[in-house]
Amino acid sequence: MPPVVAAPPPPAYTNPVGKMLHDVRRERAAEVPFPAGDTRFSMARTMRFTRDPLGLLLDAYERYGPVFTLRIFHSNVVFMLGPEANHYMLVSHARNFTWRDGHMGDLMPFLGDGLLTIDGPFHRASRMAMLPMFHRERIVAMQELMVQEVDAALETWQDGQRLDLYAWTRDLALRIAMRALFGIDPEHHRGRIDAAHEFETALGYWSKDYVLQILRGPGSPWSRMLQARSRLDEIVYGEIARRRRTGRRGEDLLSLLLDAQDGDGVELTDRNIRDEVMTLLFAGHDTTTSTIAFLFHELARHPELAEAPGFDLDLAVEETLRMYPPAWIGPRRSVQTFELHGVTVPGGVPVEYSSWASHHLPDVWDEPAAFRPQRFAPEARERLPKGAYVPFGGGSRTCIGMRFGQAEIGIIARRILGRFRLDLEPGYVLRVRQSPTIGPRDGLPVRLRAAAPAAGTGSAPVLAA
Ligand code: HEM
Repeated sequence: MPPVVAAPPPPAYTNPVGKMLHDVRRERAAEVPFPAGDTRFSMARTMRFTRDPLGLLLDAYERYGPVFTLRIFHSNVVFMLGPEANHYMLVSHARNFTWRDGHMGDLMPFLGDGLLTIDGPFHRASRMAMLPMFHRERIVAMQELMVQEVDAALETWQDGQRLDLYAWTRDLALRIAMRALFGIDPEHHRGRIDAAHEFETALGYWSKDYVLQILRGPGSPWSRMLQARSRLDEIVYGEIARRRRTGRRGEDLLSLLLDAQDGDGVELTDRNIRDEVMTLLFAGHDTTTSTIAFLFHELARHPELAEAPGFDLDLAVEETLRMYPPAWIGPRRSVQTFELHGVTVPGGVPVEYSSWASHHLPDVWDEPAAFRPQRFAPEARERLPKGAYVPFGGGSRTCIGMRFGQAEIGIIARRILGRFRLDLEPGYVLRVRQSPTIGPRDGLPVRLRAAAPAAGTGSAPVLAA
């Protein structure tokens, strides 16, 4: 039985005003100066960080190099870009950075104390308890269910039809996550609670401007987030109670968590389990949904690619994750003062890496704005510097759902390309929203075109048994 540390960490600040004051106090306490950058308060810069973070980070990289400071709203944030910085934060010096204390902790009001917002022994024990669910053979076994769900969702598709691919995939990915990971059938709740819609509402809070996020009271984004959270809690706590009552278990993560005990027989509380379930449902559907939308956006802009006999969907997915890595920023707080690239960074301050910006550095990537799947052909891939490509993070906290996500994306894309091509609605211009993950701000309106299967899309399973 995997060890479980029963006591989660103490709560951190979630009230925005308290948190701001706390941030300011910590910033003043920094023992060494912040790295060079734009450190004066600027609402224009803060707004740009919400609307065009990629442009903002790339401009700063050009002016200051790979380690620099930007004041975002009230707080100085150190950004570290490029292969060495990614390797430093994710692998070689990962212990010098905490997640809960950085901006990842902002998600706590919704996610609670799940894998994304915890550190140290509690994180290690929780991750260990969940890892068996993500072993290769479990993912292989889940592929059948994924194919069933995708085929059922594709049944209504017809030549000439218009649809929002983003909304369609979001529904599908949430169904797959709920069934495959938790054995919850969303149909059971449909009519009363639309889980995909509730997630969209709850997560919408983090894509609002900073000033709107501070508002409280009826009708505010905060109160809408809380309402959506309580409807989702109804589903998750309901299922936990049902499983405890009936003793029913299955091959799913919920069963694994319900039965987990430490050496003294201590079990996880309902609250612990709810937080992990919510974290995985969030991380497990939002990221794959955006990847599918961005992939088909690029394929629609480059229609010749999917028609070429040597078309390789896996390379196209890798290139999509380079250009649009959904979890685009890795927010942390430094523990001790450190030095990288000859620049000193104080301990106790927000430090972030960004895969999105690192994947667009002109000195690392040839024509970074061009969609070129061949960059990931084996011989070209070998030439990439260590730490250059990090869509799933790295080190001991690499995305736990990586194989699950890759299998799901592969199956959805193959099933679609086996029968259709998707054309963008005329006049559609992609605008990217950035929080909490990147995705198409206005969805992805497409028109379906019946077509012969694209190369390499014949067989559904992505991982061989
Ligand atoms: C295209 C699909 C996905 C991408 C690009 C992606 C990306 C990432 C990245 C970059 C991180 C690390 C964040 C950081 O370093 O700050 C991460 C962590 C995580 N991801 Fe994913 N993810 C994907 C799919 C999934 C799926 C399907 C699940 C669950 C079923 C999942 C669950 C998680 C969890 C729980 C963590 C935190 C792991 C830990 O700290 O131990 N992800 N993901």
